[in-house]
Amino acid sequence: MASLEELRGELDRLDEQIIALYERRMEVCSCVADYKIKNGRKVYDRQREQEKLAKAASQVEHEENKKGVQELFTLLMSLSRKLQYQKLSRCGTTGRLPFIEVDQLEVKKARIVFQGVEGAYSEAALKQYFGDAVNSYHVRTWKDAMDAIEDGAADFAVLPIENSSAGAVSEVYDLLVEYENYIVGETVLPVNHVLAGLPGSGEEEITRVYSHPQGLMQCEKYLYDHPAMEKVSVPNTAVAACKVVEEQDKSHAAICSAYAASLNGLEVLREQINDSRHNSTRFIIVTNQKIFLKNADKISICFELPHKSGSLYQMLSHFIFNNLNLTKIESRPIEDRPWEYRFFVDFEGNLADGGVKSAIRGLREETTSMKILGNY
Ligand SMILES: C=C(O[C@@H]1C=C(C(=O)O)C=C[C@H]1O)C(=O)O
Repeated sequence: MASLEELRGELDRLDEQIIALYERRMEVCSCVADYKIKNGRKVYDRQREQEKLAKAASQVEHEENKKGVQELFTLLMSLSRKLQYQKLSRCGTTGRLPFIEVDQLEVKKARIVFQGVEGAYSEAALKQYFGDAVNSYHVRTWKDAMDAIEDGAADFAVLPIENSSAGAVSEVYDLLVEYENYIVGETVLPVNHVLAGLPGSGEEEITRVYSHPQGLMQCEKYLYDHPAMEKVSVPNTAVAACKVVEEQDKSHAAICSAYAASLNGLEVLREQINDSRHNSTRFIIVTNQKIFLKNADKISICFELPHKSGSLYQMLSHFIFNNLNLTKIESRPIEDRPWEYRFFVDFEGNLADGGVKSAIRGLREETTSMKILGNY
């Protein structure tokens, strides 16, 4: 029997050949890329790859190596495509990327819309991002805010996208897909909820609390400890405060900000009732222009995938190959296609970066659909 050293020596010689062949294969792929650039052809040829995999499997002598060879060729072809995307994006063949780089956002005369009423957290986020002196107004729903942007009634909208304890605001994710509006900024707002009631009422007499579903979720522990309080959802935390005032019932209270409570003349019955002391919400700034700031360093995209094994892994490999750091991944069901999902990915980078361009090029070709939601 050969010694371990001899066997390893044999492996080293084989690997040298594999490396030399790999390099030759990639050189040929690079020539294929030149051909495709010249002739306006797509990089990804699904049919050719399927034929190759079938052929490779048929050429395998030992049955037990079939799966391994197919995996190896899947990887080889995926690396070949990535090399070609890099080449294509270096040549400026970036595909559809009509985002325009700007030095700063035109906010001086801008009209900014938020959902809810005065005192809403969205208004606080708006002021945190744009300052106090801007021209703002409010609408009833997030969809109304998206409509206002799309129609040009407003220049920017401020929408909540994610809470540190309750997670994604799924409706806003879906609206980003539905509308041709784009994210140009974000701001994180610390969120401290209070229990607010009519002057003279007390925490122990409250039997109904109004809030936004997110507010109710973020105070779940407190509400669990107070089972007498019936939870009632309303469109906004500040709307909840208005409702308590309207109803003039001392057994009703709102979960809202201390600011919304004072704006409506309500009394704070209990401070900071959110489960997490670090409760905060990330808001996005949306506009209808395809623009991105020169120094933007985060990109949000969404895509749909072929419904087959390994496709998410294949898509994520574009980020690894181009050294792009993923900061968030979220999935949402696709309407009318039960158990199929759309993925939302945030990653670090700027649309002008080479690695970003080639990853986007690859994703665009290999996903069933892809949309850039913004660079900010
Ligand atoms: C090299 C090509 O580009 C891609 C990569 C392939 C490969 O590495 O074999 C095959 C098909 C294409 O998806 C080609 O079109 O031949």
